[in-house]
This record gives sequence, structure tokens and C-alpha cells, in this order.
Amino acid sequence: MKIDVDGLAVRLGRRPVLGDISCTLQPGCLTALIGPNGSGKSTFMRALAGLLPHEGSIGFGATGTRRRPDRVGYMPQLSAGAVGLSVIEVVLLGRLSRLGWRVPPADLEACAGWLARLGLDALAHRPFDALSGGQRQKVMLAQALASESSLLLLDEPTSALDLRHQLDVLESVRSLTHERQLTTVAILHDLNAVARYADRVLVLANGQLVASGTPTEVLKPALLQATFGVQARCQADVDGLIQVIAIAAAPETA
Ligand SMILES: Nc1ncnc2c1ncn2[C@@H]1O[C@H](COP(=O)(O)OP(=O)(O)OP(=O)(O)O)[C@@H](O)[C@H]1O
Repeated sequence: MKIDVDGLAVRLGRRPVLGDISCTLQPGCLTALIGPNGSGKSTFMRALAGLLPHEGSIGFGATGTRRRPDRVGYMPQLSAGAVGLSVIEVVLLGRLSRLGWRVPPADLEACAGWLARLGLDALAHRPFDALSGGQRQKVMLAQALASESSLLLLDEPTSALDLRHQLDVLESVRSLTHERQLTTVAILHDLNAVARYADRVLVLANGQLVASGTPTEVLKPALLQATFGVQARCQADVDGLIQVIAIAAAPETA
């Protein structure tokens, strides 16, 4: 589902956190949302998920007139504990809006399928609170996927994962996005992962959208210096993918 964001502004308490953001998110496209700490990425994602009041409009569908999908696959940055719940029960919560008093076998099977797709089937009946940080993060991704929403919002989905699992997860998210024409937004800090997996990139700084485009268009030394305060080299590898090599924190300007 296409999403048109027009003049989005968010205040948290009295603080203006996002100002006048306009962009379009396309179905079948994995969009990476990048920017320094505190630049407003999670706030933008929560506004997209319908969790925050805002000014400006967020339009859904080809004409921007459809409602936000009832189910949104949203994976927050920090997952709360889930006292007493097993892994499969945590994943089932992703389908809560369609469940009644009884859980139909088809829903259980679907959740077991998402766990299997992420290589977590052996954990299905373990207590969620007894998992490692990386295992919990993958279970929370399974929960977001189990919503089977056309809108997938992932706030730092790989921050607790080892390198192998980061690659597995981003590969899965990208192929699901393309196969199922999902509108996917993922907040990522690893710019090389952005270069490899994202179709588009949005860059936030101080609550403003400062750049957007393909990874090749966006990941450039001048932008990384201005936005992240980092001196970096950006070079194409043999596959044409951009590699970002951070050299040093740029000297502070007066
Ligand atoms: N409840 C709140 N009330 C007031 N200000 C808030 C609140 N939550 C977040 N902020 C502020 O809003 C700004 C943006 O926060 P946000 O979490 O969106 O940033 P972020 O880009 O996701 O950061 P990070 O990369 O560190 O996760 C920060 O300055 C933060 O301190």
C-alpha cells in the first residue's frame, strides 16, 4: 500500500520533535530510515504506525484516501518482557486483532510458520523471558510478520543480532517485501546494511527530512559529514554496492 506523508509534524510534550516531513513510501520497497541518535526516527515510525497525534497528513493507498490498515506490523525498538508467555504466545499477539476467545489452529500454524521462517521453531514453547536478547529480537520480528499486514515498520530490527543473523533477517525482510509487495520501513544504524538491503533511504536530522533517494544517491561523504559528523569514504564494490568506510569523527565546527 502506498503511503503519502505530507507536512508531518509531531510534538512530544512541548517539544517539537518532527517538523514538516513530506515523502512517499511505495509498496514492494524496503525503505531504510537513518539519522543520528535523537533525530526523530522512532517518533516518525510511531506516527506512521498511528501511535502518535500529529499535524499534517498520512494518506494510505493509491489516492491517499484509504484508512491505515487495521493491522500494522510494528516492531518497537525495545521489547517489554512478557511475563508467563511462551514464544508462540508472544508471536500470536501479532494477530490479536483477528483472534477471539479461541485461537483457531490456522493462526497457530501461521505463527509456527513465521517462527520456522526465522529459524526459531525450536524455541516455540520456551518462556519468552528466558531467551537471549538476540533471540527475543527475532521473536518480536516474527510477531510483526505474523500480523500479515501490508505495512511493516521495524525499529532497529537487527541491533541485538550477530553478523550472520543480521544478514539472515535483512535478507528475509527484503525478500518478503518484494514478494508480498509490503510497504516496509526499517530503522537501521549500519550504513553498509542500508547500502546492501534498502531500496530507498530517508535521512532524518534534527527532526527534518534532509535527504531521500536510493542508497547510491544518498550515501555520500558530504551527507555523512553534515548529518552524522563523520568523515567517511563511500566506494562502489565489484557488485556496484556502496561500501561506507568510516574514517574518523569529523572535527566539531564552531
Ligand atoms: N516522550 C517524550 N517526550 C519528550 N521528548 C521525547 C519523548 N520521546 C522522545 N523524545 C525526544 O524526541 C527526540 C527524537 O527521539 P526519537 O526516539 O524519535 O529519536 P531516534 O532518532 O529514534 O533516536 P535513536 O537513534 O537514539 O533511537 C529526542 O530528542 C528525544 O529525546
